[in-house]
Amino acid sequence: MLHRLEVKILDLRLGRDFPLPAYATEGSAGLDLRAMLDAPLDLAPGATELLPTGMAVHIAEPGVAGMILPRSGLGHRHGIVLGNLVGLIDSDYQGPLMVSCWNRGKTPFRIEVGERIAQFILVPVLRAELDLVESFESSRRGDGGFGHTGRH
Ligand SMILES: O=c1ccn([C@H]2C[C@H](O)[C@@H](COP(=O)(O)OP(=O)(O)OP(=O)(O)O)O2)c(=O)[nH]1
Ligand SMILES: [Mg+2]
Repeated sequence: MLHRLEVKILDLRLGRDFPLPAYATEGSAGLDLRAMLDAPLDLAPGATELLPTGMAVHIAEPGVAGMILPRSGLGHRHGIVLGNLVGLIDSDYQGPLMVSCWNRGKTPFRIEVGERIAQFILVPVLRAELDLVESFESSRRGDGGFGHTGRH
């Protein structure tokens, strides 16, 4: 399903020297985000840097959120994931879209200018209206959690 998304280009190289975020295939869920750096960045093992994507988005619809997720190849092969594990983009956020990039690996990793570093997805959101109650109608699970049902 397509959803209109307002995008503001903040870095003029985006769309000129580097392709705009686009879906790689017709079935892709994520738009790849580029690291719009001034120069290549060597990310030391354990280091985290906040990288600009060169753009801002305004989702506008409270029933929709954006999420920034790692790219699986970078995460699995190179240990390049997100400093916040997952980025949540509020529908009313209008600032620059940033990627917190964490090298959780054991070797330095060079991020090239314009490299596709993470991906952005849109997800539906249900916002809660808190309904304060004294007790819950009991369920089969009750308050059992954190491994309560066993491992196998
Ligand atoms: O990876 C991310 C995560 C967040 N954001 C932006 C969009 C989001 O709407 C805003 C706030 O994020 P969040 O609510 O996760 O952070 P917070 O620490 O709670 O900040 P705030 O007090 O501004 O809500 O920062 C990004 O650009 N990239
Ligand atoms: Mg917040």
